[in-house]
Amino acid sequence: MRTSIATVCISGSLEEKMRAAAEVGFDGVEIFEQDLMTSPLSPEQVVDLARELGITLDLYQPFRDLEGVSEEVFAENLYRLEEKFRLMQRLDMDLILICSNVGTATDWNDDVAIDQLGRAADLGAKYGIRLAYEALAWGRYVNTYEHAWSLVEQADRPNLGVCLDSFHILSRRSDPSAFSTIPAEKIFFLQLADAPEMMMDLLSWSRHYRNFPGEGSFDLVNFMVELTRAGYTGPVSLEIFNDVFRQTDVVRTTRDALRSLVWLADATCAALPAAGIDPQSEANTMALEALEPVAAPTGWDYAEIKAEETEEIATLLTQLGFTDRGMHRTKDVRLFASGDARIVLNELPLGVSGSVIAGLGFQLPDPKTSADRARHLQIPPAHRANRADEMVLRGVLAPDGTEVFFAPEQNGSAPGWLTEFGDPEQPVGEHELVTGLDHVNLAQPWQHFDEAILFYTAALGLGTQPPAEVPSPQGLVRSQVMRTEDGTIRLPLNMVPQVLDVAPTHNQGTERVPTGSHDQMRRSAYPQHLAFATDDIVSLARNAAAAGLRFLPVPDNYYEDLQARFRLDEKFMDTLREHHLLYDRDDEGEFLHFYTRTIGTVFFEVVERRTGYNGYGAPNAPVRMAAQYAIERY
Ligand SMILES: O=C(O)c1ccc(O)c(O)c1
Ligand SMILES: [Mg+2]
Repeated sequence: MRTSIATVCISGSLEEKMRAAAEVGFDGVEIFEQDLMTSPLSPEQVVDLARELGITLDLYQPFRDLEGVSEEVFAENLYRLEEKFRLMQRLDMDLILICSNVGTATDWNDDVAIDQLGRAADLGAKYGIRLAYEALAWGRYVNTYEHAWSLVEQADRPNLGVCLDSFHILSRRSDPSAFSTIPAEKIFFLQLADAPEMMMDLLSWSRHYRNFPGEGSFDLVNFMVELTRAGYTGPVSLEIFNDVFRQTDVVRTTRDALRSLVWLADATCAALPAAGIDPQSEANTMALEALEPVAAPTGWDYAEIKAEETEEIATLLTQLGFTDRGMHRTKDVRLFASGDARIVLNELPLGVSGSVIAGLGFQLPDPKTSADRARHLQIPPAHRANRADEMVLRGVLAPDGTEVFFAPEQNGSAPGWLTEFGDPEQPVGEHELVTGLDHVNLAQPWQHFDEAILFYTAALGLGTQPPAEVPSPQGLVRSQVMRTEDGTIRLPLNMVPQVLDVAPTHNQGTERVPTGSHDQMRRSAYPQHLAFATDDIVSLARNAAAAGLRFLPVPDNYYEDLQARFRLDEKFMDTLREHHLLYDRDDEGEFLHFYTRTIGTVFFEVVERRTGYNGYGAPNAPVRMAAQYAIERY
């Protein structure tokens, strides 16, 4: 696969963008006109830089409002175009993107546009330049790829073809299956973008909300399958207009960009056989490469909490019925367990206060392959110190700095590393009503939210649920659940504007030094939580209360509303009130849950799913956030 990225996608100067593209491993770039116009580099210096970096200059863009105009206007357009051809010669480039007319064409006639596109191509031919015509989704007359192709076909010039841009095609719900009606050699260029589902005008959607493949909701795998069927052989290029990506670190975002293409190529390879295409054959015309196949996680291995004061967390876990399984035999960490929930408590280094969900272990059928795959996706590794006789886990840093470890699956039995803690023969505690981890909720820095979606999709094979918005006293929180199909792993991500930037950093030494990112995460004071599963929440709450647990209080107004919505009987309502339980119901079943107070930035939830309830009590999330806010303030 030959990869390319439009300079408009990322932040910085033209030179910084080109250097980032090369550093990360892109083969080429699209030069966005504005980036060149604002650059101090001469066109010749840009060519020299590209040579030095070993990248190609694949497409010059965009040229606007060329076709379908009066002869008078067209003469002006040709003058403007010829100037660009001269510039492209200096840039040693041979492909220009022509966007369909959005403004200056007023009295449309296909024949006029065909004639003018043909004459523009003839002028290009004198300079050895090819023209790729792209239908903008909001083009005044030409806004579908079928229409663009029809004009190009009728103009019938060897140096005139089309550019297919997934945003324009999929935002209008056009059907990519007609790509194969276009001769392969006439598809001059491909631009890829994903985007979240949105109800807004096409232009605003396109200019601000595009994101990298795997981060939105377009079916880009099918798009790529259809392009392969059509025989496209050119570069796979990203053209993402995104307000966030244009202000984040250029190398980091460019790495995320390439990761999205590596993921998409792999996902497409997996889908090609069903379309009758052998990925190993010449029919894989873009030479898309498959990654190591990995299966989704089959369970939680552990969650690690780092805290300044582990004692407070330890008390909370004990009140929830966890058993203290003792210290690790060589490391200064302590294990608490109940059922399949295993919580490792670790101290934050001196001078750092608060607490944080620092690490998550995922059980996988083939952890080594998952780790190899993560490396190919350029996901930064997490390092931890190990003694020779200890279980070695490989891990990576999630975009928010959380350490994600790949652990072997256990099929329900206890992981081997448990024997590294305390007394392995220690009996199960009598109050262990928590059966396992139900879900983990991580607060995500707003500027890395999309990156996190792709990370959990590409590295762990999790899928996305439709996003939700939760009103909190401190702002609207965007929430997106990532999960395995069977619901074994559920990972709601909450985008919180208050969280500071937390770039993953590589730990250089052998000691597992907490990264600065955790410190920053803590300072953001945005809570995250572990939710524990139980089959008997009422008994668990009763035990916890007897052990002195301080529950998150629930306002009376909530219970009155609950009664109005669900007509629950008085006795049941009393039980809910008595134990500070929240309640929800869907077509599948019922959901009862409660929350603990927050320590540092970590709190716990206990949930009971009755008969297949599948959600997370979303209607109750605002109640929880308001209660936490009230406690924090007073
Ligand atoms: O938003 C635009 O104007 C624009 C320009 C060039 C493109 O290739 C494109 O897809 C959109
Ligand atoms: Mg485009």
